[in-house]
Amino acid sequence: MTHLVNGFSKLSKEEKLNWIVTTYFKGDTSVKKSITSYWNTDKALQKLHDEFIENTITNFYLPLGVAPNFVINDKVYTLPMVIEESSVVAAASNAAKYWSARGGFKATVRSTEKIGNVHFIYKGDKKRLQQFIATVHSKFYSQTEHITRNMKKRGGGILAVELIDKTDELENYYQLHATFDTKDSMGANFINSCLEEFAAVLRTEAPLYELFTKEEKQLQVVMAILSNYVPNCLVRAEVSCKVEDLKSKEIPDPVYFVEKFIQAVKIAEIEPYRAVTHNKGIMNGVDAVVLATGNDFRAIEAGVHAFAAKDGKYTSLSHAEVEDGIFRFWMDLPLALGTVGGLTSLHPMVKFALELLEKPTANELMMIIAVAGLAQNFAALKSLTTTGIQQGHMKMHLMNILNQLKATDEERLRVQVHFETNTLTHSAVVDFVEKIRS
Ligand SMILES: CC(C)(COP(=O)([O-])OP(=O)([O-])OC[C@H]1O[C@@H](n2cnc3c(N)ncnc32)[C@H](O)[C@@H]1OP(=O)([O-])[O-])[C@@H](O)C(=O)NCCC(=O)NCCSC(=O)C[C@@](C)(O)CC(=O)[O-]
Ligand SMILES: NC(=O)C1=CN([C@@H]2O[C@H](COP(=O)(O)OP(=O)(O)OC[C@H]3O[C@@H](n4cnc5c(N)ncnc54)[C@H](O)[C@@H]3O)[C@@H](O)[C@H]2O)C=CC1
Repeated sequence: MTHLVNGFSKLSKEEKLNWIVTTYFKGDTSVKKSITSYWNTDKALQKLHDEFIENTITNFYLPLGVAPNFVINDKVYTLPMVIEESSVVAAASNAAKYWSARGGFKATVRSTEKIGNVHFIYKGDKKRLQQFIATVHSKFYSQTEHITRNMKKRGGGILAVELIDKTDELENYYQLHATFDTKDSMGANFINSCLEEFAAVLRTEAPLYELFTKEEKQLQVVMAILSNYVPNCLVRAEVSCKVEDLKSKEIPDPVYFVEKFIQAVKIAEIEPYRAVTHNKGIMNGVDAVVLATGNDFRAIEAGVHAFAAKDGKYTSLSHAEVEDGIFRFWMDLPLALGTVGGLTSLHPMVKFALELLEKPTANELMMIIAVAGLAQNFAALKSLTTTGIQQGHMKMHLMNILNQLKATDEERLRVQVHFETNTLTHSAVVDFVEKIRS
């Protein structure tokens, strides 16, 4: 209980840090030194980062890597990737290079509809509720005019607002189900602002609606919020080539490779334990580019996994087939992304990432990110069904192990030579380093 604190948010950054160090680290000055060593020397830049969130005490670095050779719809991209896990960038680069020699990736945006709901409770006659909504329907548009004016000029705005009866599942529960086109923004704030106006229309108009009984006039808005489930904001990424063209140094027998690869995908289609890991591999690529471009990875993760379970059972996001000697590997992903708004014009590294991608529209970014996911999945499945995942992954992870062991340059060299011909595991590296040190 001694760690409870009142008014913490009002303290200065320095005071907050002092409180943390005194309360949790017995005043250890090295902790403060370590925390402040991550402050940027450019004060204005540091202030910008401090103000992204609340109660900021320092910065938390993640590496930004790049994966070149992504041919997407015949255009070559170098993808920015922010991730903490070794081998992800290498795997993306590997798959990109491999497919660049086989026609590259194709991607298409299938739909761009975003969704939001006003959730409300109404105790009364359903027909009268329908009549009420029909009567006030135009106000959903007129009262949001000040919010939607500019979005409409860009070709977006509110697409539809409809009443949904959910009383089968929850007593007296209804929704306004609204759909939006938010163009190049993710649209969360735009949608929420519109929804709160819709809620205000319900609150103001219901008590005035003459056909409602006294109880019906007490229609109660519970909440108004966008949905991160966007099954109609969908992008497809795919690769295909003749089976024999898959031949490479790791794939000496393409027919055998394809058979195993498709089996691996089919297992993920029917077995949720495998599907979750399979999709995690896809999200390695998706999240890394989502983070680098300043998008909301929680929203993406929640929406993608809901989509993977949309038919009542969690399943693989990707699919593979051979037809008439052509291997095809593809995936549909729901991605609500922005290339404007949020952090996109504020965070210097996000600006860099978007410029590296040559300032994509939100639709282009949907295609790029879906391809990053498919490439990652291809690389992982290629390893899993050929060498096994540990060979490549541990090769990349070796640096982390050597850093943990504070290995010298000479030790690093000896380790690298040794593990060119020996199986690489964490304990094998520790044993080998201990051996050369003793
Ligand atoms: C790791 C590799 C790429 C090695 O693959 P390799 O064949 O040993 O690579 P290479 O040394 O022959 O190089 C070929 C190309 O790979 C890339 N590459 C190669 N090394 C690097 C590097 N250091 N830095 C950057 N790029 C690299 C790069 O594109 C390079 O071309 P180059 O640049 O020389 O023209 C391969 O084994 C691989 O793709 N493995 C899969 C790794 C993976 O999927 N990691 C994700 C983490 S594991 C996980 O979380 C997901 C999982 C597996 O559980 C999902 C699932 O179960 O489905
Ligand atoms: N459940 C969720 O996912 C929630 C997410 N958020 C956060 O909201 C933020 C994203 O909201 P946004 O409304 O996208 O950002 P935002 O609030 O920065 O607004 C973007 C604005 O940019 C303007 N704009 C300029 N050019 C445009 C173009 N070409 N296309 C579209 N709009 C253009 C529009 O006025 C638009 O409303 C993210 O930071 C997200 O984390 C906030 C609430 C809930």
